Amino acid sequence: MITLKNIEKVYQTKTIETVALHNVNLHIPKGEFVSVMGPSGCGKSTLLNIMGLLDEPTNGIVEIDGKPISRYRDKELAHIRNQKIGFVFQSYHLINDLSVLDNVELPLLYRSGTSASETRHLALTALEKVGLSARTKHYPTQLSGGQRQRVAIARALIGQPELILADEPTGNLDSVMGEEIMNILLTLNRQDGTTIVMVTHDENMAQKTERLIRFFDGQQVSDAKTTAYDFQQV
Ligand SMILES: Nc1ncnc2c1ncn2[C@@H]1O[C@H](COP(=O)(O)OP(=O)(O)OP(=O)(O)O)[C@@H](O)[C@H]1O
Repeated sequence: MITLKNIEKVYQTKTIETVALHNVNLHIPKGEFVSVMGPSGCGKSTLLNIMGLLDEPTNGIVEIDGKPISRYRDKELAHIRNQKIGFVFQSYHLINDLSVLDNVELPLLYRSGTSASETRHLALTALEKVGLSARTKHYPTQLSGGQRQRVAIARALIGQPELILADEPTGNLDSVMGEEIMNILLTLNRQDGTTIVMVTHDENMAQKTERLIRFFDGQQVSDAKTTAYDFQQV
């Protein structure tokens, strides 16, 4: 699905140069659920931004489905970003003035060729998947943190992405709500085959995924299959 080869990311400001990622080599096959852990500032968000084609590496090659992104035309890259990748963030990034349904429909407004009725149908299906069919007319401020995160996941799902990039999706939630979100992600991975890369500070959540990559100072320090994944019931 996505491969990173010798990725280097250097942030250069007037006074300081920060090496955020150094010599990162990774292959994420289709259908895998991977978690990424490491201390604050070790480059996790930078890694997700590069995988999500939101940022470019200073050096190295990003391949999508075996083809370096430099060989895709800009239009194709925008297409991949919009249609193959869904993003979920720790702080939800919902628009408070829009209803739950309107928030979920938002990504499709930028996609031509989807009719209003189809968009509505896809949004309702996505909300059903995250168990929020009864909250379509609510506004984000009327929801709990876990419900807001479920809206954010539905918004990521409406584009039917092959890859979900989640940056600390349970970071703002208590353990019960965190478990709920984790179960939704596990179901998406196992039932729909969605590839998921999740940054987390929570060792318990990470152990529920299939593979755990640990970073330190911009470099991978370990990359291993977890043991629990195969035995869990979702
Ligand atoms: N736009 C930027 N300009 C300069 N330096 C940056 C920029 N973004 C990130 N950095 C630096 O790059 C390094 C990696 O940052 P990154 O946000 O990827 O870390 P992280 O592991 O996600 O941290 P956290 O867990 O605290 O979110 C840090 O030292 C950070 O200060």
